[in-house]
Parts: sequence; C-alpha cells; structure tokens
Amino acid sequence: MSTAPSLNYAPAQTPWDDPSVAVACRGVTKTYGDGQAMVVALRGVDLTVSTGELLMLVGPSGCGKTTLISVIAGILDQNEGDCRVFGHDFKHMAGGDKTRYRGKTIGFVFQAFNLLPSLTAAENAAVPLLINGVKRGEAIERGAAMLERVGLGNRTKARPSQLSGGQQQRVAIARALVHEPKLIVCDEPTSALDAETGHKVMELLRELALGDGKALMIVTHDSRIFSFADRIAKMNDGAIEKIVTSVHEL
Ligand SMILES: Nc1ncnc2c1ncn2[C@@H]1O[C@H](COP(=O)(O)OP(=O)(O)OP(=O)(O)O)[C@@H](O)[C@H]1O
Repeated sequence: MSTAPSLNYAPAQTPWDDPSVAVACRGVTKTYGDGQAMVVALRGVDLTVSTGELLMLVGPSGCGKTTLISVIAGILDQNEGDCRVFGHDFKHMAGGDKTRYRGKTIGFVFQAFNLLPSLTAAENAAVPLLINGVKRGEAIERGAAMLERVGLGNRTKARPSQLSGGQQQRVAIARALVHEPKLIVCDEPTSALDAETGHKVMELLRELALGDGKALMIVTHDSRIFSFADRIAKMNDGAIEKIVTSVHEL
C-alpha cells in the first residue's frame, strides 16, 4: 500500500505514488527577490531520484544546486511546479506536519555545517534524535556511537570551536545519519576533508544512507568523489542540462 497522502491535484502520469521513487520534481521554479533585483535560481527542473540511488548534483557556482536541494528538503518553497519526497508535498503540508515529517525523513548536511557552538560533538550529533523525542541519555549515546563511525570517537566531548573544519564536517555528517533518515541530502560533504578522509566518508555515506528504501543526494564540486555516484545530474543556469551514469560523459 502506498504511504503517500491523497493527492487529488496530482497530474496524470506522475510518479508520486511509486514507492521506489524517493524524490520527484516536475517543473520546479524558484526565484529570489523581486522586480529588478529578482534572481531566477531554478527554471523548471524535472528530476527523479530512486530509492537505493546516490545522485550527485554538479555544475558551476550559482547554477542552483543548493536552491534545488533546499526545495527538496523542504527548507525553501518553490514558486511553481511540484516537488515530492516519498510522495509528500512539503509546500502544501501544514507547518507542524511538515516539521515532524521532515525531521524524521530527511538528514541534511549543510555547506556551513550549522553546528550549535555551545553543544559538544556528541550533543550536536544527537540533535535530530532529541527533536524526534528520544530521551537525552540514549540520544547522546547514539550521537557518540555515530561519531565513532565517522572516526571521531575520541572527540565526542569537544565543542565545535575546538574541532578542525574537517572534524566539524564529520560531526555534521554524523548528525545527518544518526536518526536513520530515508533521504539524506548533503551540500559539499567532503569540501573540508583530505582525499583519504573524503573517501572514507563517502564509503560510510553509501553504506548507511542507501538500501532499505533510502536515497542519497549530494551537491559537490569535488571530482574526487564523482565515482561514488550512481548518476550525476549536471545543472546549468537553473536547469538540469544532462544526467549521466559515468563521470566520462560529463
Ligand atoms: N538568499 C538568496 N537571495 C538572493 N539570491 C540568492 C539567494 N540564494 C541564492 N541566490 C542566487 O540564486 C542563484 C542560485 O544559487 P545557489 O546557491 O542555489 O547556487 P549553487 O549552484 O549552489 O552555487 P555554489 O556552487 O556556489 O554553492 C545564484 O544566482 C545565487 O546568487
């Protein structure tokens, strides 16, 4: 049985109710500002991401990658078009439902990490569990266990200011994985990591963020990790220019 809500307004021949579809965007547009200052960040994006898939989004600076994943993760609302995650349409969900569903279903690694400075690494990694109602002791234990998986088991009590950029990035990755979300969306997850650590983090992301009806989307400029993708979507000027399965086709 489909888990998607009743979607009477869905146009025909859309994949909204297909359980193997994690993300479906159709004709998504997004602008910032208005009048002369208006920037068109997305111009009718069509994109489908399947469960079990790692899709990378690449393209020049300013082409709309962060905007697209922010719409998909329900952080921004699109102006036009449909965007659904496992059949759920964030734009038309009530605020509380949206926050709850998003909190359970999506893990987000932000480009700027967005760690809370007053919390330890383990507490930061535990934040999604605390938001989802897990008891504090258990949440922090699970946060610390996830830090161990990303190679930071010896830094669980450090505050973000006591960690290097690469270590903070790994805390952000642990935080995105800790509640075992069905969709993980990462903005430049390896930008602050050396080649070896970046490789390890990608292996871990593939292991923990795929399978079992899960999907992974990664925005990146880091060509060292392109080979981890199942498909690579190349964006240009607010649109998807092409989608390839091998880096050689880019
Ligand atoms: N908050 C904002 N207000 C106004 N314009 C914005 C805002 N955020 C992004 N933009 C503009 O929207 C366009 C798309 O930006 P976006 O950050 O999505 O691109 P990107 O491909 O992720 O870039 P980068 O690779 O540099 O991170 C750019 O022209 C950018 O200047």
